[in-house]
Amino acid sequence: MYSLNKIFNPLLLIGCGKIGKALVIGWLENGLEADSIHIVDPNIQNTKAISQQYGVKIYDQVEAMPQHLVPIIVVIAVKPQMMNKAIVSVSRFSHFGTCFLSIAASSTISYFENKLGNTVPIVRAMPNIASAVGHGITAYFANCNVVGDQKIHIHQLLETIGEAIEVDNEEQINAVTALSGGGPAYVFLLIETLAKAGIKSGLPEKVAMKLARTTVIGSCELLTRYPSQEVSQLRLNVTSQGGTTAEALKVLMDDHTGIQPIFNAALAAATERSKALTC
Ligand SMILES: NC(=O)C1=CN([C@@H]2O[C@H](COP(=O)(O)OP(=O)(O)OC[C@H]3O[C@@H](n4cnc5c(N)ncnc54)[C@H](OP(=O)(O)O)[C@@H]3O)[C@@H](O)[C@H]2O)C=CC1
Ligand SMILES: O=C(O)[C@@H]1CCC=N1
Repeated sequence: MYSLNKIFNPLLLIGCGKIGKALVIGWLENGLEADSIHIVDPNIQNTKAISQQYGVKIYDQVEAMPQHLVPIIVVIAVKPQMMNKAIVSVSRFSHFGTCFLSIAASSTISYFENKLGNTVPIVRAMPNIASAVGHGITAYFANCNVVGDQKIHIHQLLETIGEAIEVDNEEQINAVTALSGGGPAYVFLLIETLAKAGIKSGLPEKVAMKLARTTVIGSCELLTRYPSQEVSQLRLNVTSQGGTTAEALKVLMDDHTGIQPIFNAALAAATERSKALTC
C-alpha cells in the first residue's frame, strides 16, 4: 500500500457527497494515507467531519488549494448536472499528465476528451456505496491514453475498496450503473419490503425489521464464506420440498408476476436513464 500512496500522491477528489465520502473512507481505511488526499467540495459543513476524523485536507474550491499542487489523479464525484462547472475547475491539470477518473453516471469519455483534450488519460468508472467498507465493486473503462503501469495502478487503487472489473466497451457502464451502481439500494429496499410483509403477516414492526436485516446479513455472509457455491444452490438449500419457502418462491418466481420481470423493467429503466443523462 505504501507504493500506491506514493503513486497517487497527491490525489484530488472533486465532490465529497455520498459516494465521494464512501470512496475516501474506503481508501483511508484500506491503506491510503490522509496526507495524500485533498478534497474540494463547496459544502464545507459536509467535509468538515471527514477532515476532523481522518486529517484529509479540504477546500471549498479548487482555487483555494496550494498553487503548486498538481494531482497525479483527479477523482470526479459530482452529479452529472454539476459536471460542466466541476470540469472547468480542474481542466488546467490536463497539461501536467494528470489522470482523470470520473465516477459520474452518464458522463462519457468523449465528453471529458472534448473538455480536457484527447491526449489526456481518462477513466470512466462506476463504483458503489459499499466501497466505504472495502466491499464495493467498481467497473471501469479507460481511454487509450491509460496504458501500462498507469492502468495497473488505477486497477489497484479501485481494488483497495473492493473488486475492480474492466469492461470491454464504454456502453456497458450504463448497465453497470443500473446493476451494481444502484444495487445496494435494491438490497435495502428488499429488507424494507420483507419487513413490511412480515408486519402484514402479524409481526411487530421492530421484530419484523430485525428479522429482515439479520436475514440479509446472514445470507450475505453465506455468499462470502462459500464463494464457489452457486447462488441457486444456496437458495435450494433453504427450499424444503413441499414446504413453506417453495410456496413463497412460486409467487416470487412466476414468469409474469414474479420479481424477474420487475427487475428486468427496473434495470432497463435505470440503464435508459443513464443513457438519457449522457453528456
Ligand atoms: N450515490 C451513489 O451510491 C453513487 C453515485 N455515483 C455518481 O457519483 C456522483 C455523485 O453522487 P452522490 O455522491 O450521490 O451526490 P451528492 O450530491 O451526494 O454529492 C455530490 C457532491 O459534489 C458537490 N459539488 C457540486 N458541485 C461541485 C463542484 N463544482 N466542485 C466540487 N464539488 C461539487 C456537492 O455539493 P452541493 O451539495 O453543495 O451541491 C456534493 O457535496 C453522481 O454523478 C452519481 O452518478 C456513482 C456510483 C454510486
Ligand atoms: O442513482 C444514481 O444516479 C447514482 C448512480 C448509481 C448510484 N447512484
